[in-house]
Amino acid sequence: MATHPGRLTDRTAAVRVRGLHRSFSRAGGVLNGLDLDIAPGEFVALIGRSGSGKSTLLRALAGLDRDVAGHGAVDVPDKVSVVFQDSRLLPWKRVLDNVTFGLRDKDAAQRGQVALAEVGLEGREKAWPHELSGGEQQRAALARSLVRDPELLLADEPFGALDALTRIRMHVLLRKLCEAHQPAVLLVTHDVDEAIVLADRVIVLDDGVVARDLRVDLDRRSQADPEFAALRAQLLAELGVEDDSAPAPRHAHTRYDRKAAS
Ligand SMILES: Nc1ncnc2c1ncn2[C@@H]1O[C@H](COP(=O)(O)OP(=O)(O)OP(=O)(O)O)[C@@H](O)[C@H]1O
Repeated sequence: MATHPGRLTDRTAAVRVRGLHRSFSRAGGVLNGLDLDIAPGEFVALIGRSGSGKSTLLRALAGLDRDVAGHGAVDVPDKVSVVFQDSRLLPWKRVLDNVTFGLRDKDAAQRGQVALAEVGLEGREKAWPHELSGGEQQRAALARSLVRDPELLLADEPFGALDALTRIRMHVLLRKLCEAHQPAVLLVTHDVDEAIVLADRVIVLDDGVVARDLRVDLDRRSQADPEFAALRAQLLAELGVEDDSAPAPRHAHTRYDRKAAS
């Protein structure tokens, strides 16, 4: 695991961040004493204006930012997987070899096959990454994460480059995978609806701290549901955007339902 100075040792939390600071210039901090807890198995979506520090926080949790050392306490589990907007598959390795890359155990190939089947890529083990669609590549990236059985899954706009229909399919898949594997999840997204559809909690980042922390307590994850619309309006207001979508958006007939994912 990456260096995480001032580590806390509370195992009842999957993520525990205290007083995290990060700046890249003298002009001011990107993260300004941020505190955050994520419980084991909890799905948290992180939204915020462009440049508010979402990726900076995610990189700090992923251990990808070595210079964050000494700027607060960050405690994450040992097994952390990261998914980005692009799949980052190695183009010179077949899909299964990408999924199992770096795994040394004897049954890695078998576990990789199971993971690929779980994400709907059964039979594509021998394909090259360029032979997969964008959505399929993200499925393979998810399989690569899941095969490592992460306690924490960090996802930075993982569906940002996908078309609307593929996105919806990926939402259903991700919920299903999370219910089966129960990792804690931190999902960075620009899409308020995606946050409400997927998360147990939505966190709004502003001025380098958690400005809002809202539990998503909806029976139905349907965009047509008035409670969904009210939460969307509240979150958009937090982001400084007026929600004039009172008439339901065109894709409002799409029903996101946790049960549908299982
Ligand atoms: N390595 C770096 N060097 C210098 N500045 C950086 C670096 N990484 C991030 N920043 C700056 O920190 C700020 C926050 O960036 P970050 O990528 O975390 O924002 P974000 O909320 O993820 O933005 P977006 O929604 O646009 O992806 C930005 O002003 C960015 O320019």
